[in-house]
Amino acid sequence: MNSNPKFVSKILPLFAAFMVIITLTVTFVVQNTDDKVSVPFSSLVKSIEGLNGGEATLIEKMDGTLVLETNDSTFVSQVPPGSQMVEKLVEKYNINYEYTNNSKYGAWILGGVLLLLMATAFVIQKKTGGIGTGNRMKNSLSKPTPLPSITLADVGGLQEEMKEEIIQTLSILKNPEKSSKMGIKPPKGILLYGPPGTGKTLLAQAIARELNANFFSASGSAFNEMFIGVGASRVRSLFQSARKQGPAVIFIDEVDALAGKRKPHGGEEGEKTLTELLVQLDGGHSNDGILFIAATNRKDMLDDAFLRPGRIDFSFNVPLPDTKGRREIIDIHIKGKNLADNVVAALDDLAESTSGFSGAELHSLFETASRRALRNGQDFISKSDIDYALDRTILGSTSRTLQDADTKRRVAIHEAGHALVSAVTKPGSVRKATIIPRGQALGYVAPIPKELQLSTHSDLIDRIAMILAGGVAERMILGEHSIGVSGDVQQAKQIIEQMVDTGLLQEGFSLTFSKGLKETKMQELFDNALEKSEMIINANRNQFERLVDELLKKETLEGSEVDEIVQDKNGFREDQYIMA
Ligand SMILES: Nc1ncnc2c1ncn2[C@@H]1O[C@H](COP(=O)(O)OP(=O)(O)OP(=O)(O)O)[C@@H](O)[C@H]1O
Ligand SMILES: [Zn+2]
Repeated sequence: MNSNPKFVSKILPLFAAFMVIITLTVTFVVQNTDDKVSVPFSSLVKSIEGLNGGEATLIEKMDGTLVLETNDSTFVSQVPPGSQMVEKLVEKYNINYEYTNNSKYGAWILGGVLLLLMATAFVIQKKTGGIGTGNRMKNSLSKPTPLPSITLADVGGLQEEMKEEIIQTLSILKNPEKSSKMGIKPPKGILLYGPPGTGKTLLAQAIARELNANFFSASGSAFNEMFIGVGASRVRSLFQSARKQGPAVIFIDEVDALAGKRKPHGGEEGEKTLTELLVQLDGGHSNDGILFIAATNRKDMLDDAFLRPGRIDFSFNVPLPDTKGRREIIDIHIKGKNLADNVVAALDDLAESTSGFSGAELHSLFETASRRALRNGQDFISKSDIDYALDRTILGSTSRTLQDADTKRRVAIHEAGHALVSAVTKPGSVRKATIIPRGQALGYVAPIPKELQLSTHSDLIDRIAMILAGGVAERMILGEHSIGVSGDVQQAKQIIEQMVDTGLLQEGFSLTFSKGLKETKMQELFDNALEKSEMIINANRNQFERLVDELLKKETLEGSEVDEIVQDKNGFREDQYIMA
């Protein structure tokens, strides 16, 4: 009967704390019973980007909780401290936005609860190596992400060859029995690489749709964990879930964060995670019905072991769109939008003047224009909305890619030089000329791959003239050439050196004793080639200028188009045409 005061004073606070925790846990669990999925912020961003203009509401709470409600799911995440992303996302993707500070005390209580929970989670995590966040992450990885209803037709600007390859790949994957009878192994892994916002995620979603597959998506950075083994176990659970819910596409964006080159003294954890990925990809698991798609902006950073066939069977470059590509993407994003007549009439011009824009930037261009029209109470997008949106997009473009007109012209002159000399000396030798940047190169002229036995002296001079023609053209038209030609010069020197070495040997000289002679000969060949380059450009000035104009306009020219321009007799100046 007599309660022990000492006992009560000890047990009461404990009991109170216990009750509080129970209550909080109940609230927490209840809040989580519907289809809410906790996701890392980067995945939430992806979901918003993947909405494709679909309805969604983003609710930001005072405590930094973000709730994204789409037609078919609810995602919950946390705003990274100090991030300005929410504002940008709302602006860019035009989604409904609400800010709630809960109730007056609610936020405080919730804040306290969260702190408590986080502290508990932290302790548990410290003790056990990561149950806390591990589980949360595992849950989000073990469920497929809802797919927007898109098809390949919603991805604009794909190069023909690539589209064909993808369609072929899809048909193999759709008919695995038939393919295997014909001895064709279905691909296991595909890599999509290229600059940000070019539609890699979109393409992966479209592929998953075409295959009627569940879409498991994660960002490579979601596997980076301080705690040993957590990243690896996430990889394992991702693949296990996908195998259980096949057919499935596993999409990992920013895969360089997960499958980057292994460093000699790299972190143990990152290495474990990558090893697990390699094991899951081809370590004796049956991945039938599973297609792995990885995306990156930095293919050069990827580990060679990851890129091996059997893991990655195809790599597709997804470059920035050229003029024709931008026109297609514009058509995709104006669907369902009301445009003023003069906007419709100027869509070709818009495609031309948005050089360097990615698909994502074109998308945001029309979203910004729509929003402005809406704010002004119009039910159509006017020319001035587009102009406003253009300014906004160009200003807001974080990236490099929006080239200024001068650079673009310089690149066009450079590539026109290569293309002209190539097509004049060897008609039909150009496969493609483009001023769309790829990797480190600002543009390039791709020769038709041929087992060219570059044996004769004049063949070699032609080849060197073609290599030097970019710089020669720049110097002739612009007065000086850019530092961009050093790669060309390097390449030319290599060929010349080989020529001279074999030549000297044939003439019976010893290479070690004829250093001076070698240098003189090399200089001579170099000068010959330069001269030839210059002569060809001079003699075909009209064709050269047309190549420059067309490159500026279309950005990519097929080999046949180059040949057509170069062989066009209207641009042929007979008086000056001398071919050495
Ligand atoms: N080729 C395209 N055709 C049509 N729309 C595109 C294209 N590329 C991008 N978009 C638009 O931009 C949005 C973002 O593109 P997406 O996320 O697929 O790019 P990404 O290449 O995966 O970019 P990141 O490398 O930044 O992840 C898409 O949802 C779509 O609205
Ligand atoms: Zn060049």
